[in-house]
Amino acid sequence: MIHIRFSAELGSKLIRPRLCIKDADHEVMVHPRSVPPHITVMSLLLTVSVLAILSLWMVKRLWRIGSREQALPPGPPTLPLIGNLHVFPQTRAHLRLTEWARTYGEIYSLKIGSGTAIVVSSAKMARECFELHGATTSDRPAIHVIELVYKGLEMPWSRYGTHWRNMRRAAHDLLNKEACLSHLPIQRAEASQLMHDILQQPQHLYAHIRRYTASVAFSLIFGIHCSMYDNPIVEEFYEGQRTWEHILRPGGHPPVDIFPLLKHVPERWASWKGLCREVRSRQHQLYFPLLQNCIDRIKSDRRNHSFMEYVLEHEDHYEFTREMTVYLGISLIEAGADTTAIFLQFFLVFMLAHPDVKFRAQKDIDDVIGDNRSPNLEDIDDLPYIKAIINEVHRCRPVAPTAIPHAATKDERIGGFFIPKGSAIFMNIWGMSRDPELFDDPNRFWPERYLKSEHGTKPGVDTTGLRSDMPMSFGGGRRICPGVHLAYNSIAMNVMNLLWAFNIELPKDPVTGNSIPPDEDDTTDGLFLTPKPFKCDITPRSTAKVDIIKKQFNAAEPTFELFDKSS
Ligand code: HEM
Repeated sequence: MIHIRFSAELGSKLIRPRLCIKDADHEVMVHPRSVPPHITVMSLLLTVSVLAILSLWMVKRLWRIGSREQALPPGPPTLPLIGNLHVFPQTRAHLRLTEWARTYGEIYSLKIGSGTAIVVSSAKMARECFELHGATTSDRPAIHVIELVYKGLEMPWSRYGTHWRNMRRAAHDLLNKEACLSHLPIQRAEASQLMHDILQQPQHLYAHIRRYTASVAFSLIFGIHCSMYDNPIVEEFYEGQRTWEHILRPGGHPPVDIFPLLKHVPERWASWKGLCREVRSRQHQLYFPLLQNCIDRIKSDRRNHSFMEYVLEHEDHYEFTREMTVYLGISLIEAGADTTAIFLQFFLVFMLAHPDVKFRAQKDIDDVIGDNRSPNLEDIDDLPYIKAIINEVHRCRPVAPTAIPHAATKDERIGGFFIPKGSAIFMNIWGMSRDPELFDDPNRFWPERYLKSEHGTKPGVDTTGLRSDMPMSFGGGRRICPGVHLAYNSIAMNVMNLLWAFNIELPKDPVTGNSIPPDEDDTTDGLFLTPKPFKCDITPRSTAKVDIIKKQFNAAEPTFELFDKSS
């Protein structure tokens, strides 16, 4: 190959151009004097022009990074290079994303460096985006810290592909509507323990709820009953979750996905790397021994029919390695335990803040159930107001206000706009639940909105859901929460129990004697919106009910005995 190079020699008065002609073996310098003057000037001009054009092209290209491509949905003004990064909310992102939805519409875009994020904020657009175009909008964005912790194995964050499909198939086998009927004995036994725990130690209400949801999940999945709220498994699980949420929250780690060079910063200057390693090793220390218990039970023919035992015996069917099996367990526990607890805690906060709603619900429950028995799951169908309360708590405090981000696997057209391959797509559940087109006075906690006979709802709104049979707080499309039936049964059972069994009252200030109202907005920040521990004066409604709770708890003992005990 022959290379031609122009260079310049600084003389005392002139810049003299030089021309070098070079092949693999030789370089020949054409002396300036041997080149006619008009050629040397032309060459210089050519060089300068080429360099100028190149520089302009580069600057223009760089300048365009961060700017919104023409056919994208609209969005806030961008800055060169960073796009909307400078205005992307670091805390309570769902609030700002919802404000922008009121300005830019039900589908809008944000530029994060050269990447694109799409925000969908109406149920109608969510149906189009996640259901109609589900084949191309069901991926998850590649997020470096998640990759460090899960290595692509955890189901809620796994990319759309064979691994996810196999995980989803297995989760469906555990969590479909019919399968959930066989989980009811465990849920009932645990719910009776929850009432009993509250009777014994009402001051630990918040922790008892966490124990309940963790124990249902650990019993079903790993066959282990968590009998105390402060047992090591429950404590380790929630502690691990908090550390993980701390890393995941905006600002919890540097923007390594936008500036990939940051991935190479040594760990001594990047504490987030150490934290990711810590989360991963804590997960292994917690879950691998639990899986080993399942293996031991199978070997010694002491199965307690936990889901992990079943999966261990069907690993070939699901195409799982041992590591994938344990990560299915981790996925279901992490996605299932905390979320249900958060819902029940929010339910109590709303009952404290809205005594009129609570009294009306308790009157209904007294009419349907009375004092001689505790509620059954089937009673929920005779209690429309309590169903309405459940829908309203889901609407007002969706546990994951922006769901888990989806991602596009192909260029798409959605809502008339261009959605490029690789875009992250946020389902703004918070914004959808406050859509003024669908909900009158959207910020008001008002369960009556779901009782059509009393207040009527706006046309077409007979439920809050993207699908007609579930609230939108469970997400949508192919990644819709597979735990919805299990969660629904836990929620219905415990909401009825708590209203039936207990007076749920505001605590009193010991000095002034005044009631202390809860702050409905006092929550943690991040992927999940969790109420911070709150005070509640919770006492049994009658001695007849106390007797029933005690009897029921004793009757649950044989169910607990099926499981290994962790206390
Ligand atoms: C109140 C309770 C719950 C709420 C509000 C909730 C909400 C959600 C949401 C919003 C998503 C993301 C959906 C999407 O990407 O579109 C999700 C995913 C998921 N949930 Fe739930 N969830 C709850 C309970 C449960 C339970 C009890 C389990 C299982 C034991 C569970 C297992 C999962 C799993 C495995 C995923 C990932 C699905 C996938 O990526 O394909 N969830 N959940």
